Amino acid sequence: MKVIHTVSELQRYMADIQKQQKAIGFVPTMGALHSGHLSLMKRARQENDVLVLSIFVNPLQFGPNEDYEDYPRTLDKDKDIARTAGVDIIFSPGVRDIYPRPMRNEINVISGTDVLCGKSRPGHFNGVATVVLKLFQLVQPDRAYFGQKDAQQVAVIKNMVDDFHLSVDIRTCETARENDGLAVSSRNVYLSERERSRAVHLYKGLQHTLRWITGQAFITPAEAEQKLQHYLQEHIGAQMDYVQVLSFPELKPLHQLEGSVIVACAVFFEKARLIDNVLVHVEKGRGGYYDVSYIDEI
Ligand SMILES: Nc1ncnc2c1ncn2[C@@H]1O[C@H](COP(=O)(O)OP(=O)(O)OP(=O)(O)O)[C@@H](O)[C@H]1O
Ligand SMILES: CC(C)(CO)[C@@H](O)C(=O)[O-]
Ligand code: BAL
Repeated sequence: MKVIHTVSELQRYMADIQKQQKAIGFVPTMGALHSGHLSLMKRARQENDVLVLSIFVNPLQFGPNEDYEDYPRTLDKDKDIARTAGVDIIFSPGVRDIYPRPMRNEINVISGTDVLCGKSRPGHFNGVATVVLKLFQLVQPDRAYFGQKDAQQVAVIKNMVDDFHLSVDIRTCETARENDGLAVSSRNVYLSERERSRAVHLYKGLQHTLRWITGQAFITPAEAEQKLQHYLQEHIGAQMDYVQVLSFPELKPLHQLEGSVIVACAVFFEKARLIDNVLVHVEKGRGGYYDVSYIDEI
């Protein structure tokens, strides 16, 4: 496994690989690797000849009052995990390598940022899209792998790939969860014991929502949101960021439950903001009830 820290070295190294016409799989991350990242790497390993992993905590996607400075950085441990996953190249640049000067151009994400994390983290997806475009240019992957946990990010990246005719295939992997259902996240380390035991209700709440959708005739998206909000407030008791039921991947409000639907929530704990979602296909059943099936790949 090769560990590369500079843009120029990566460019030299990738030029050689590109000449060999090998299929390149790419997993972009911010490090502090866990089983969620591992599932992305495993799939990318199976589907490509060469596996590139990037580890870069991108300042451009953090707001002024967010956790950029405190974001966990565990490069030595990450290298061990990457090695076991069969990574060929780790690209772990410094901020000055990626941004040697203030950017003169940035991607401005126009669609789908007025909801969910786009609404609560203004500018976040401009930062994500800008760094992902840079990384795609450097790595020139055939396939790039993202997690469903960050479903809005997947929608934003797919739109960018479409809009700019980028020749990379975006593949999404289902959310890896702890045994009790909590979505694995680098930020989980910042939960206190009490918060950790309550955090499980994010996923439990999402599952209850699916039951409410199948069990309550004529339930509206707004009613489903209200019930989930109430459940989370009662069981977690932390400050809520959002609870939303939207169409996916358009991320538009729904008047009635039908088609591909995302049920998503975000909660502020003391030191970490956690997100989770479920993606389902909803169909009208009999007597005003709905049938729901999980969507495997988005
Ligand atoms: N539990 C998970 N299951 C599947 N993919 C995941 C999971 N957690 C993160 N990923 C994916 O890994 C990639 C890198 O994510 P990132 O490094 O930000 O990790 P993270 O755990 O999501 O961090 P944080 O939750 O603190 O933002 C993204 O595509 C993300 O969606
Ligand atoms: C895609 C990404 C690596 C861009 O910084 C980040 O947003 C993440 O880890 O999901
Ligand atoms: N996984 C999303 C990256 C972020 O929270 O900034």
